[in-house]
Amino acid sequence: METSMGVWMTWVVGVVPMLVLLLWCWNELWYAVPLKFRYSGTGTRLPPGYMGIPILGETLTFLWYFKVLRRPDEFINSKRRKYGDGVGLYRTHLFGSPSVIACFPLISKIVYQSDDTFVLQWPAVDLVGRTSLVAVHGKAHDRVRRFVIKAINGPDALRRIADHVQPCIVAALQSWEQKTTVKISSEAKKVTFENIGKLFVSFEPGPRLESLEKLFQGLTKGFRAHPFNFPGTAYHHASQCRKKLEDIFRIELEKRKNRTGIDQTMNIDLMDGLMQIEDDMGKRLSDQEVLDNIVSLVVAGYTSTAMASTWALYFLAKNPNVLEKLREENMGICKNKKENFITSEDVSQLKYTNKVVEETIRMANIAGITFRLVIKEAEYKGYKIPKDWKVIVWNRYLHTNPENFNDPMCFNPDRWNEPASPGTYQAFGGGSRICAGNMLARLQIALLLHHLSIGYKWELVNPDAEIIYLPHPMPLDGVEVKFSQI
Ligand code: HEM
Repeated sequence: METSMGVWMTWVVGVVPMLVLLLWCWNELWYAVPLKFRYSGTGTRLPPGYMGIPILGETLTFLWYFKVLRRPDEFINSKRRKYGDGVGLYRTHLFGSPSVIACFPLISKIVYQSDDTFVLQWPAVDLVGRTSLVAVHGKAHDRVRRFVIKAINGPDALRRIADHVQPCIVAALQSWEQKTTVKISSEAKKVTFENIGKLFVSFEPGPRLESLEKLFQGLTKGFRAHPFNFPGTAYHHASQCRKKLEDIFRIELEKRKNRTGIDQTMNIDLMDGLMQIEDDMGKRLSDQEVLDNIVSLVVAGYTSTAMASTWALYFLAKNPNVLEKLREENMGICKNKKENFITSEDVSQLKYTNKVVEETIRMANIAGITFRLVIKEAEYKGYKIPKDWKVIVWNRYLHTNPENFNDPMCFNPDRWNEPASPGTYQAFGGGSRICAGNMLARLQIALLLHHLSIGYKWELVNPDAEIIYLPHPMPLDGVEVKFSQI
């Protein structure tokens, strides 16, 4: 009896705590300790932090702040309290990799601008397409990017796009008015997708576009899933969606290749543009490159723009004084116009509207974190960033840190009277990978704000709806509003 009590006590007092301690320190022992030895005597060290338990790393802490407490910025604040401010770098283990978090402006800027050290690596690259802009590097990236920018983000493209998207926006707002309540997150997705369909492949609203939208929704879910490719998994479903999307776009592409005697300067959409691009040697993109890039541009531009539009309505409902100023400016521009639609040049005159757009994008934090793979060991102010680790640029914290933006949780478009300090505003990333559709996104939101403010009023059905932060920040009810004409 006494012996078995003794064994129990040994387990309870000795073995179990030892095992817990070992688990608690496992990643520190596995990843950090060997590097600490290597760096000792070099005057450099690993960034401060904690790398968590085996496999999960700090995932549970991350979920605690983002999902349970719903105070995401406390994740970084707690690190600052525990390990000090340092230079804005913390070691961790998140999303399956040993990583360094970069959450201060200067280091974030350096990460974005050092392509030779910190490389963009998309998860599930087969879903997005191995030859798409987001997946290629070096010269191949420069080549595709130059065209994509010209096709969707340059002044001529924006002029054309402004004409193309407004009928859809106006029709959508008229349809919202017919409903008792409108769930903006769903409706904004619908109108964004209709515009994408038109701009990218000249597909008109209807059953074909609706099935395309469903396929894209299935595909997007695959990016967040584990890459287990067997029936029943989200990744498998996403791969199936990808195949079907490719088939639809390939049929369209073949149809266009067989087109003869058509003036191809008329109504050029993104697919036409990508088919015609020639590099310095006069070489065109392959069919696969065209298809991959169409898919990846829809992936990059669809939910991001829809979410930003949804947040715009939310913030304006919460800030009637801002809506009033917005309305005044937009009514002003209508006085001198005979037509219903405005041009991209008009939009650039709408100074206050553009500030509302920027403030929406800052506060929405749609791309809250971005990732880079470290391909060369780096050093910053005495801290090492080890090779083969990831760097997580914590854009969200840049935007919500009161050291970067005064009273950061207050929706205040007037803060944009002055530009943000360097490195503090990274909503579109930075360096050579800065968002290729950033002007397109801004234009689409500004045009939506224009037509909303001149014709409609809306109020939140659930003004105190909780905000969820995963997979993206969004009020829990998807921003349900009562919507009517003014
Ligand atoms: C408010 C809306 C948007 C936000 C917040 C946003 C944000 C971002 C961010 C942060 C990146 C950089 C990712 C990284 O560095 O890892 C990025 C890249 C990209 N975005 Fe956007 N984006 C938006 C809309 C769009 C739209 C409308 C398009 C095009 C239709 C687009 C196309 C792209 C592409 C192609 C890239 C990759 C660029 C490259 O690798 O060279 N985005 N976006």
